[in-house]
Amino acid sequence: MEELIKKADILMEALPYMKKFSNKTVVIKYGGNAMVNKEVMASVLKDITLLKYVGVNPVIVHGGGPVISENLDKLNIKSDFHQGLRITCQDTMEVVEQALLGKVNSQIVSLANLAGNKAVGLSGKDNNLIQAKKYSVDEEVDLGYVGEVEKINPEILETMIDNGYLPIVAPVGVDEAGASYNINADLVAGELAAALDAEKLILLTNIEGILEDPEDKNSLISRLTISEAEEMIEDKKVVGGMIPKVQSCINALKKGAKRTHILDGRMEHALLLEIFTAKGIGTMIYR
Ligand SMILES: Nc1ncnc2c1ncn2[C@@H]1O[C@H](COP(=O)(O)OP(=O)(O)O)[C@@H](O)[C@H]1O
Ligand SMILES: CC(=O)N[C@@H](CCC(=O)OP(=O)(O)O)C(=O)O
Repeated sequence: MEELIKKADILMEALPYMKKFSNKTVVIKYGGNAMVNKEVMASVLKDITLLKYVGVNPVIVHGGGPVISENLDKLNIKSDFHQGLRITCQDTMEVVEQALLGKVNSQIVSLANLAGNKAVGLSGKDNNLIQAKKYSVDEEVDLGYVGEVEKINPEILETMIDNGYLPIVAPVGVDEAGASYNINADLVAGELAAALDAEKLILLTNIEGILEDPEDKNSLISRLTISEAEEMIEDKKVVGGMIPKVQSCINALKKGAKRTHILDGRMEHALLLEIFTAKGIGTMIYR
């Protein structure tokens, strides 16, 4: 009996958070490096299903960098990165769309539906959800079809949320002429969180959060203000794939999202522990 009461107590601990997040939008970015295998992915999608059933409105944005790289390798197409962004020629862009939409998006949609959702997969092209333009670093670096978000047209997502669907978004944008752009999924998630006035932006990756020293697993930083996070990029303490994540969090916060988190998506129930416990896990960047 005592065991059972303990279980009920655990459920009760979640009540304040269920109240707080009921009917609020939470944008969850699921990174390719956190999609370790089908079992881990299924478990993440079950957690997201629980969120949906207690009244939260999750919106998933997925990455898929490793699948893109694998498919490019098979076709002997070389790809290089500049500050965490994949330099994307026309051939690469075709592979990016096939990998993200044909494989990763459909796999997530299937797992989400198996877990009991009304999941619908879409890219930034659907109803011009993600209007993109060419990403310009400076005059010397040309990243090809790497895009940045010019404008989010959130109506399609709002309609889906209002009707109980779970949107699963692939980070491909479209410009006025109909050309496709490869946009880093972290940056898309930040822009969507801003456009949807999200209560939280959660980035699921393959590391516990932001580390003071990336070599030292015990150096997790639990909380960072915007300016502290900016300093970490300037000081080159945050490098590579972590740069777009931190930039995405800062951007979302500046444009109105309430809180942003970077968590290890490979850890069992990471999402539930973050949302439904007082201490949370990972790194929170806040205003
Ligand atoms: N200060 C830091 N703290 C933690 N990770 C960092 C830091 N700086 C760079 N990284 C790197 O960023 C990686 C996460 O980015 P990435 O591999 O692109 O993930 P994803 O596929 O989830 O988008 C980590 O695995 C780590 O190697
Ligand atoms: C421009 C750019 O770099 N786009 C990314 C899009 C996928 C992505 O962001 O995937 P992860 O979140 O798994 O890294 C890429 O081509 O890999």
